[in-house]
Amino acid sequence: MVEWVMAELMQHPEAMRKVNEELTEFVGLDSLVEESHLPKLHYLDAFIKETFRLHPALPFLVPRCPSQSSTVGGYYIPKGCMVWLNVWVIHSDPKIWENPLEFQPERFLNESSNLDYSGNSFNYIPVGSGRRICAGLPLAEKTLMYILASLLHSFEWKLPHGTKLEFSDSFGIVTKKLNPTVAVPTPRLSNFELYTK
Ligand code: HEM
Repeated sequence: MVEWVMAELMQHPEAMRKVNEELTEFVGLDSLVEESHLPKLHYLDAFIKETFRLHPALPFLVPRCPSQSSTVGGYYIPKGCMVWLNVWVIHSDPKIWENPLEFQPERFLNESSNLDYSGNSFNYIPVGSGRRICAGLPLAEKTLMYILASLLHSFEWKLPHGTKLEFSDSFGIVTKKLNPTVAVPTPRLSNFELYTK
């Protein structure tokens, strides 16, 4: 996920500028990111959520196998069959999302959207929902924010001269980038000693 978020940020320089601004405001350039800063980084949080919308880590979640036959939404689902949920299709459904294929972190800043990782809204389920929701969610959410905030706060990231980003993914249970993202860091903190802590 870190790689997808970094790639999308470099693809959207205005969003990168907003993330940097937020980090400068709430962390400052003469200290390092700490856990207490994370709840203040609303734009970065929205950007990560939008990345999860368009690049869900497990686009079919973990398959379900019902212990009883039932009918859901008019479809008969026999006991013992394997059910795959296509999260990518839900996350890019034009009946749910306005301009679904456009990358717009702002949709997660809108207070009325109220979308989080809890799985309570079936419109947005990047880490699943219900009893089998990702068991590592609290750890994953904080770690992801912390790693990204630290990388983006300490360095400015640019593509190597003359290269272009591309967003193909490889087939598998987990969506990985087909070609790795290569980025060049430049220090952005005021005091070089911070990099040795
Ligand atoms: C960014 C990081 C992560 C993402 C995107 C992610 C995503 C997911 C997803 C989509 C599922 C399937 C949920 C479902 O089918 O409803 C899942 C299940 C699971 N995840 Fe994660 N996960 C992450 C990190 C972690 C971490 C750090 C741990 C453990 C420390 C963890 C432990 C698990 C376990 C045990 C399950 C199976 C839960 C069950 O079937 O009851 N995950 N995860």
